[in-house]
Order: sequence, then structure tokens, then C-alpha cells
Amino acid sequence: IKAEELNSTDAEEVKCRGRRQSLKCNPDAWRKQCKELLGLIYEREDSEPFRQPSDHLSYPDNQDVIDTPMDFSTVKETLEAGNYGSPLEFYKDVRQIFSNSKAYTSNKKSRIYSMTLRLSALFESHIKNIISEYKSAIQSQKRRRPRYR
Ligand SMILES: COCCNC(=O)N1CCN(C(=O)c2ccc(C)o2)CC1
Repeated sequence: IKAEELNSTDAEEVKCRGRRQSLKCNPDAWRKQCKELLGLIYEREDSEPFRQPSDHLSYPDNQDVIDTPMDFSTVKETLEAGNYGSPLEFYKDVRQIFSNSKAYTSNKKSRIYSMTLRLSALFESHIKNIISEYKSAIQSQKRRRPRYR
């Protein structure tokens, strides 16, 4: 069969199978990329208040305002335990950290909340590519399913 006779999906698949698992084709590349992104976040001083679960003693009303507590150590453990099935689940938990802080903040000028704004800007700028590479990697792994009428 000549290469030009392959349809786009098969061509993608052949391209991916043939080549060593480059980032483009490797549906598991996202785990390493998310670990690296977490490393970037930990390097930022802005992440300090979010590296541990917020201690309810010093922030008593945190309990009733926040129904899904989340912090970066929990995200890190989940990722390292292999308990995220995709970068989308990782994304969901990290966004929870930022939304909890926003929900908890009475004024938008609070120092802790402004830290989450900088962190989420950094996070969003990196997670976009990780998710789109993941989506194209699984696309190129998918066989075209015959459509039964
Ligand atoms: C050294 O870190 C200890 C664990 N972390 C926390 O205790 N906190 C982090 C989460 N959090 C807030 O996002 C927030 C928004 C506005 C205010 C006043 O707090 C509450 C405090």
C-alpha cells in the first residue's frame, strides 16, 4: 500500500507507531508534563499557602465556605500515585484550589487571593498545551470506528 493511499487517521497512526513515542504521540506524556508544571508552581513563593490543606483553626469559617478542600500536596500525591486518569482530572483539582481561595476571600484585594491569581495565570499558560497534546495523542491512537446505521 502506498502512503498516499492511507486516510488521515491511518496515516497519523502509522506515523505514531513508526516513530519512537515522541511527546506528540505518547498518550502518557502528560503525567511527566504535569509533574514538571507542579514543580514550577512549588518554586513560586505564591504557592506557599496552598501546599498544605488550609488549617481550619486559623481560618474557622473555611469549613462551611469550602465544600471541596484541595491543596497542592494532595494533587502531587494523587499524580504520583497514578490516580489521575487524564490531565483533565489534574486540571479540575488544581482549579479547585484557586476557586476555594476565591470563595473564601471576602475582598478581591486580599493578599492570599492575589497569590492565586498569579499562580493560576502561570498554571493556565502551561496546562493548555498539555491538554491539547494529550487530546491529539489519543485522537491518533483511536481507530476509526465503523459507523453502524
Ligand atoms: C501556610 O499555609 C497554611 C495552609 N493554608 C491556609 O491556611 N490558607 C490557604 C487557603 N486560604 C485562602 O485561600 C484564603 C483566601 C483569603 C484568605 C484570608 O485565606 C486560607 C488560608
